[in-house]
Amino acid sequence: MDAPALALPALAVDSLGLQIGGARILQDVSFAVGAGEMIGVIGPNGAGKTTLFNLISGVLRPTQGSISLNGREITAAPIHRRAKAGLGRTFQTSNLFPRLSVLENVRLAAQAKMGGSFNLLRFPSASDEATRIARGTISEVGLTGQLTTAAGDLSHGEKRKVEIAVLLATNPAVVLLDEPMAGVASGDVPSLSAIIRSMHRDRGCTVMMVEHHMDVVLGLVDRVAVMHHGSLLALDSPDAVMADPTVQSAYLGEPV
Ligand SMILES: Nc1ncnc2c1ncn2[C@@H]1O[C@H](COP(=O)(O)OP(=O)(O)OP(=O)(O)O)[C@@H](O)[C@H]1O
Repeated sequence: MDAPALALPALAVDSLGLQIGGARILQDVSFAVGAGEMIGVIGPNGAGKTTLFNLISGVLRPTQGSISLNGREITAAPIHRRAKAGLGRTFQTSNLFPRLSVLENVRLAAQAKMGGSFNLLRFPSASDEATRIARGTISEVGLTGQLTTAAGDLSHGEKRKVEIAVLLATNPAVVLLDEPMAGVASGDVPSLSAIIRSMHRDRGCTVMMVEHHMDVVLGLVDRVAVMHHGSLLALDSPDAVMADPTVQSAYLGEPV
C-alpha cells in the first residue's frame, strides 16, 4: 500500500531575510503553516512582524530565502499574482475609501477578484454577482445595517470589520491580518474575535495574525510565532510559548 501523501503546507518560508543597506531587518526566518491552521505572531515593536507580512504579501522583496504558497514558490511573484493564488491581507492602517459606502468598498474588492473593471460611477445593481458576494461578506461581519453608510463615518471597530469583509470578498485561502484589533474599542474586541474565529473555522482559511492583545491571540490561535530583533525566536503552542524562558525574558521582560 502506498504511504499517504504528506499535505503541503499552506504557507512556507525558508531562510527568509531582508537587508536594507547595512541593516538586517529580518534574518533567516523559516517556518511552515499547515492548511487551516491559525498562527499568532507576537513580538516587541520593531521585531519585524510587519516586515514579515510585507515579504509574504509581496510589498517587499526578500534579499535572501524563499516563500511558497501551497507548494508553489511565490518569492518573486507580484502582489496581484499572490492574491490570485489565494493570499489576502489586511493592513495596520485602514485602506478603505472613506467616501464610498460599505457596500461600494466591499463590492470593489469582489469585482477586482472577478476580473471586472473598477467602474466607480456605475451604481451597483442589486442583482449582479459582485454585489451578491459583497452583501454576503458584509452580513458575515454583522454590518448589513450599515450597507449605505460611508466608510469614513464608521467607528474604528466597524472599519476593521469592513476591512475583513473586503478581504473575504476576494475568497482568500491564506490570510495575513496585521493588528486587526489596533485602535478598536474594547467593546468591539469580542465581536471581531468571533469574526476571525469564524473565518478560520467556518471558511477554513489559514490565518496568520499579528496582534498585541495577548489574551486575544492566546485564545484564538493554534500556535504562536515569537519574533525578536528580526528573527523567529519560537513557534509553538500558546502554553509552550508562554512557558518558554527565552520568550519570557525577550518579549515579556519577566517570568509570568
Ligand atoms: N524600509 C525600511 N528601511 C529601514 N528600516 C526599516 C524598513 N522597514 C522596517 N524597518 C525597520 O525594521 C524593523 C522592523 O520593523 P517592523 O515594522 O517589521 O516591526 P514590527 O514588529 O511590525 O513592529 P510594530 O509592532 O511596531 O508594528 C524596525 O526597526 C523598522 O524601523
